[in-house]
Amino acid sequence: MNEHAQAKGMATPRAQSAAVPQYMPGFGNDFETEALPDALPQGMNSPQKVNYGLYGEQLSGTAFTAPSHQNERTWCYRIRPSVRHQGRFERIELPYWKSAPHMPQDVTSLGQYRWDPVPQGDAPLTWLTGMRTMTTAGDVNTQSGMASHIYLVTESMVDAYFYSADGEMLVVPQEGRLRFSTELGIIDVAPQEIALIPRGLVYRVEVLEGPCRGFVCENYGQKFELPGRGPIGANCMANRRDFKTPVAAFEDREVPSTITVKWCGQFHQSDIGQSPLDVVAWHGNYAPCKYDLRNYCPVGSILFDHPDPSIYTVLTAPSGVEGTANIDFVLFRDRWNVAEDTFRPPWYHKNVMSELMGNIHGQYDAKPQGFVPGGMSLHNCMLPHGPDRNAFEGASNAELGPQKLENTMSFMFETRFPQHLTEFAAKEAPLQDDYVDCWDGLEKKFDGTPGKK
Ligand SMILES: O=C(O)Cc1cc(O)ccc1O
Ligand SMILES: [Fe+2]
Repeated sequence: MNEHAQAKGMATPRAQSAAVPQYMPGFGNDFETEALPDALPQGMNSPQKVNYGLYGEQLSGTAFTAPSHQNERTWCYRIRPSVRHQGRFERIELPYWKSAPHMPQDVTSLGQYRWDPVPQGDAPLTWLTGMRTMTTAGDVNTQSGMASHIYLVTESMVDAYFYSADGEMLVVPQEGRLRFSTELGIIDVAPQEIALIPRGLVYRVEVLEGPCRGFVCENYGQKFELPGRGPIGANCMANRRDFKTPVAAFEDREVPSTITVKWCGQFHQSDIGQSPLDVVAWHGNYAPCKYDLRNYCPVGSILFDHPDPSIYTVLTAPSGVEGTANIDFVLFRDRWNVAEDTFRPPWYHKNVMSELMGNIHGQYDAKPQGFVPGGMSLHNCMLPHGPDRNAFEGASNAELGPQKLENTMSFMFETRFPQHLTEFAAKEAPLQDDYVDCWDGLEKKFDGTPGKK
């Protein structure tokens, strides 16, 4: 066994004790990193022979001809080429991991839904067996849309590896700590952080501190990118430097192992004789990263009114229609509320986009009760929603001084496509049957006479 990690420029290779992964700052940079000195070819991608007897291989995350500001690819220098990290595939079933289009006949998705946290059961579950799809949207075959999942993970993947051809995975931990050992390096994540694992990248997921629960947005479409800030300018919201990409780390380990591939919603597995995480050096801009959501700098209303929640967009995955995302990842974190003479919580509304929310920690202002950490809600395309009765009464009558919203972190996966519940979401997960009752009691106040009531 031989595991190494080294940032370029370090004097000596350091053993990857894996205690503290190292990262490089930036989002979508052209990174370069090598775990052994001079492993990375300079000035060219495909020398006749690569140092250390490594194989050169390109991982393309966009079409070869994508415009240069979107073009993403990474050159890997590895012990074996990827074609040696798979053999004959056999179909396997992971029945709880669904892909769009998936519309079970006896499940309706027209409604407002909210779930308590999916409990950790007694069964040992890995990243693969513990993935529970809640909703699907769009179509994996046309590389548009998404799926939302809850993961419940108690066990590390041992000599087992995975990659998805279907999409990028945005991982939002809510409980426990996970390690993603990937072809391009190692990422550790904890609650209030996120990880982005690109389509096609091979990895293994280990439990650092369990049990683990969290949310995943599987993005079938174009990759997540930072939103344009428009008149906000060059700073605030999510800043590029706060994203962290791991330095190269490789394993030279020959043990019977498996590799599982998700491809057009199906799962196939193959036996292999070694770890596929054997990239000794790489350069490029198609790479995994992590981000600490506490670095997100919210910009908001400083005089009156409640702006659209798009001001809190951390990442956006374009759909091809300008301004209409395949997915927006939106963060509601602690912040100051200062708007004058304003109903401060989210307004009542219907939205062409469908809104899947999850609570990472604390209390959400529009739903002081019932939307708890680990819980989720879905307000589908054109389904009305807004503050519950208590939130409405409280906010309509509150003394409006500057107020700090504290102890709060929720997020939204907002997609242009309607989201369809899985059977798991409709029948097994702890769906709150009485959710719609939260708006009961929002009585008519109108009596035909002017004046604020
Ligand atoms: O529905 C929600 O709670 C999410 C949301 C928040 C907000 O501030 C404005 C609109 C919106 O959909
Ligand atoms: Fe909403």
